[in-house]
Amino acid sequence: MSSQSLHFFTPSSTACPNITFPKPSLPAPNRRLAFASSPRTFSIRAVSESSDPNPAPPPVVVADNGAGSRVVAAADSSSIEVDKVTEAELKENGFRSSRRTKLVCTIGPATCGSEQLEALAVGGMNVARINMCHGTREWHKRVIERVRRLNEVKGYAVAIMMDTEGSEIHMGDLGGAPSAKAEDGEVWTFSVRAYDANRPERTITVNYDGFAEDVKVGDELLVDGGMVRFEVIEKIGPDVKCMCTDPGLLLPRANLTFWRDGSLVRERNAMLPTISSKDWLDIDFGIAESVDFIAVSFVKSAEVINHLKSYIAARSRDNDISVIAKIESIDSLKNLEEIIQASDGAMVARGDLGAQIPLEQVPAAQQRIVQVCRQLNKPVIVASQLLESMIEYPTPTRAEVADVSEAVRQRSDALMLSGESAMGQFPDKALTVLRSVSVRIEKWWRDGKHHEAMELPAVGSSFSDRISEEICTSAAKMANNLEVDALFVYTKTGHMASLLSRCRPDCPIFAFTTSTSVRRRLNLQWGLIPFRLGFSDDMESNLNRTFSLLKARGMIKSGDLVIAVSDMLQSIQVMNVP
Ligand SMILES: Nc1ncnc2c1ncn2[C@@H]1O[C@H](COP(=O)(O)OP(=O)(O)OP(=O)(O)O)[C@@H](O)[C@H]1O
Ligand SMILES: CC(=O)C(=O)O
Ligand SMILES: [K+]
Ligand SMILES: [Mg+2]
Repeated sequence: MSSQSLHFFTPSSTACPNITFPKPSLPAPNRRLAFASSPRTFSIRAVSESSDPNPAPPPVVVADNGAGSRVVAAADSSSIEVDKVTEAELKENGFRSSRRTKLVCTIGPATCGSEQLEALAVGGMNVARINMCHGTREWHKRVIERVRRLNEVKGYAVAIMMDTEGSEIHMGDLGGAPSAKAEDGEVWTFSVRAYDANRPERTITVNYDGFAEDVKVGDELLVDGGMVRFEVIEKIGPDVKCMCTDPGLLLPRANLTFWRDGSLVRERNAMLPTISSKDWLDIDFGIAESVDFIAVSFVKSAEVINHLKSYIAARSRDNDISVIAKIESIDSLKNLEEIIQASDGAMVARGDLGAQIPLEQVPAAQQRIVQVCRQLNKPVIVASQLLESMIEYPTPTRAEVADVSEAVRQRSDALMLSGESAMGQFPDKALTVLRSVSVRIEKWWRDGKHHEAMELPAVGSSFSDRISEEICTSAAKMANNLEVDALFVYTKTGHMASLLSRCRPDCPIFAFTTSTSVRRRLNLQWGLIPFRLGFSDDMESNLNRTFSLLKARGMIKSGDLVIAVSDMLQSIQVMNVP
């Protein structure tokens, strides 16, 4: 690919025989611009690649845009099946109003049933997250099976994310109790002993064997970053007596940090492995179940990510599990760039992050993480307490809506529900809030022409990758300037789709890929509507077939203006749907 040059050409065949001008609402200057170079299509392509001598079989289209939308279509367009939600959404709202920000839901007791999972899928869940801190592998296996069955039978493309427990210090369960109240002045015992049934009153188990050794009398013990506070008053063998200084509710497996002279004590903590022996077994489980993403808790360095990625490469059949680094510790902030560079994406895990750095620093950390991910072209999820009050109440607080808006305004790829969907009383309502706030803020952004001046540095190392990047940057800019209806990208690995997504263009991106797992993983990325489609290197026939398949379902119509790019031919084409 080293001798590629860019040039313009006009396709010889009639890719778009019935060109109509773009929507009448477009201003005249744009109309002229769109067709100044060619009466029909305007193409830019790199020339060194040959066409596929063996054209692919007729395409099969399967789509999911996340709002419960789906298409299952075969080459024979009369047999195309389209979900009513997609059909209705595209017909009623048009491309512009489709949601760009992706939604991740943590699955727990409130949402693990098939009907509840389907309600989330219809409500826009793009990724289901299972948290290995809680529940048994059998429990998680059943959830995965249910999601997969929904995908298969009903045509959704919900991806699965497995989140490791990690080995930070946390409390054990509360002997089956859902919570326990700690009152001011009460003395509680934190112990590394294992209890069976006869646990004394006001006794909490701790998962870290070195706990009693590491803490000192006078240390402050924070539960979940300060939801409850204790002071260490006495150490007796494996038991640590602590007095409650700030009362509150203790929840099972809550995170514990201890502070000395105003600083977090983490020397010993830092010795704990990021991936514990239990985590490795969970990872084996995730690989066996072919989850789409593994999110690694308490990442400290790029090394552990590289280690996990080579482990997955050696074990996983198709090597197609993406590794997401959870940024939730001081070390992960220190090594942020290298960690994100090594990962396939990142999560701003504000729950634990807020227990490790002062709360007032969390918003700036979030902004930095989102920005670094965007620059390095990695998807980023903003997580934890987005709608915390909705665990109990059917409407969010104004402050929560402002927080969700800010994450959307920062143009993060995805938002995540934790307790709201895992064990809250209103999981569907919480998802609806995320969906409607996302759509509203995205519209405000487009209407206000807020195209940001963010510098997007080159990320590709090879010349061919650099060409793909330039093509995507140009195509996204053209799409905004020409106010096209949609970008189409034909991509085998998903890379070119992610490059387009990184530009955050005004129109939705229809991403066509041949692989089901690539399609599911594209679900996490901003603005992508992933389709599975068998296609060839012959872009004109790909386009014609795609047009007729999508038109048959009313997902596009004659006259829609489309820009298409492809990673096989490294081309840009601008055309009206015939
Ligand atoms: N599989 C599950 N079984 C039971 N309860 C669950 C499950 N998953 C989540 N929960 C409940 O939902 C709450 C929020 O979930 P979340 O995934 O945010 O966990 P977390 O304990 O805060 O840990 P993390 O820092 O890993 O996110 C949990 O504290 C737990 O009470
Ligand atoms: C999601 C997560 O792990 C956290 O916020 O801590
Ligand atoms: K976790
Ligand atoms: Mg966490």
